Amino acid sequence: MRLSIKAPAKINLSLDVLYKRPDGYHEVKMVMTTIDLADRIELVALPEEDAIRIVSQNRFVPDDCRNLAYQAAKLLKETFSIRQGVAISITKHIPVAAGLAGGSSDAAATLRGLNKLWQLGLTLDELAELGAKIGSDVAFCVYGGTALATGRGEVITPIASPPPCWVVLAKPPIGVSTAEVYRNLELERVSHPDVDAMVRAIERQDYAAICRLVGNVLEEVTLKKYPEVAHIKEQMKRFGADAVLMSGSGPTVFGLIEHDSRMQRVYNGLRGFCDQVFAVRMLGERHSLD
Ligand SMILES: C[C@@](CO)(OP(=O)(O)O)[C@H](O)COP(=O)(O)OP(=O)(O)OC[C@H]1O[C@@H](n2ccc(N)nc2=O)[C@H](O)[C@@H]1O
Ligand SMILES: Nc1ncnc2c1ncn2[C@@H]1O[C@H](COP(=O)(O)OP(=O)(O)O)[C@@H](O)[C@H]1O
Repeated sequence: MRLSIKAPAKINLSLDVLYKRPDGYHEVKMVMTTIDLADRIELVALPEEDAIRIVSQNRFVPDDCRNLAYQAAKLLKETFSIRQGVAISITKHIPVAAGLAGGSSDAAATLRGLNKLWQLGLTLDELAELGAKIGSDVAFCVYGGTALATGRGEVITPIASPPPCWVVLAKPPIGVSTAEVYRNLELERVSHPDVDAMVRAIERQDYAAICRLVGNVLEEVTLKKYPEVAHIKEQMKRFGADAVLMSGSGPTVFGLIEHDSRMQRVYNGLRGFCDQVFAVRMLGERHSLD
């Protein structure tokens, strides 16, 4: 049996860090939404072989136990004593180590897919709880859609989808370590975005307010280390994006744009100096991801 599952990227429209917790993680409060930039995960049952095989053509993606999709399969196998194997083929479209949760989304898609392939009958809530053991962003990726994420990112409250608009993404040719960005965050110095106001703006479909309220406390850390991220932000603003922000720990920058012609101008302008540029829609609500 064979299954193909879509694994979409996320962006953080608002990202606040409240404090460092005794367990070493940071307490966060953020608004996340899935976008139509996705990896494709193909699962093939290996009934005769008790192994997890990862196939990926991307040289930045590990093909062993370091792969988050591998860890998802292993977790399900061990938790439910599954005695058969699976081949997981990952076609990457989401840039790696980019602040877009590509690896987390691959893990979440693997959880959703294996739930079907192995007929486990788990709910999304149960899959999300398992996913949180793999990484903080995996729970959100299990559901997709738009949500307020709290705790270390694994406590998910669904909210309305933002009004439709374009999302133009540009990733400079650097990879960022999430752990390092959190480590270098100086909480007493940052200005905090108003996450509750962002949730309210989304609930009342107020595009202008959403654009005004975007904010990310991690931006300062990454911008300081990589001036090219600040440069992309400036250019995106200059070409006419309605709002511009770094996603997650970066380095990807996204712009929100309402009108098609403006989107084209921003996209073409960025392509002039940046290799990885995408223009996509938000996916909005929780939906059938497969
Ligand atoms: C910053 C965010 C925003 O959505 O996304 P990315 O930039 O990774 O996409 C997330 O908080 C990233 O979540 P995720 O990438 O799943 O992180 P994890 O694997 O759980 O943790 C990696 C490391 O980041 C730090 N970490 C992560 C989450 C958190 N709430 N506090 C932390 O301090 C810890 O040092 C941890 O060891
Ligand atoms: N399936 C996967 N896809 C991408 N990266 C993965 C995957 N599994 C493990 N990784 C590792 O996780 C790290 C972070 O990747 P990714 O999830 O793309 O970034 P981010 O956390 O910034 O959103 C990468 O450096 C990579 O080595």
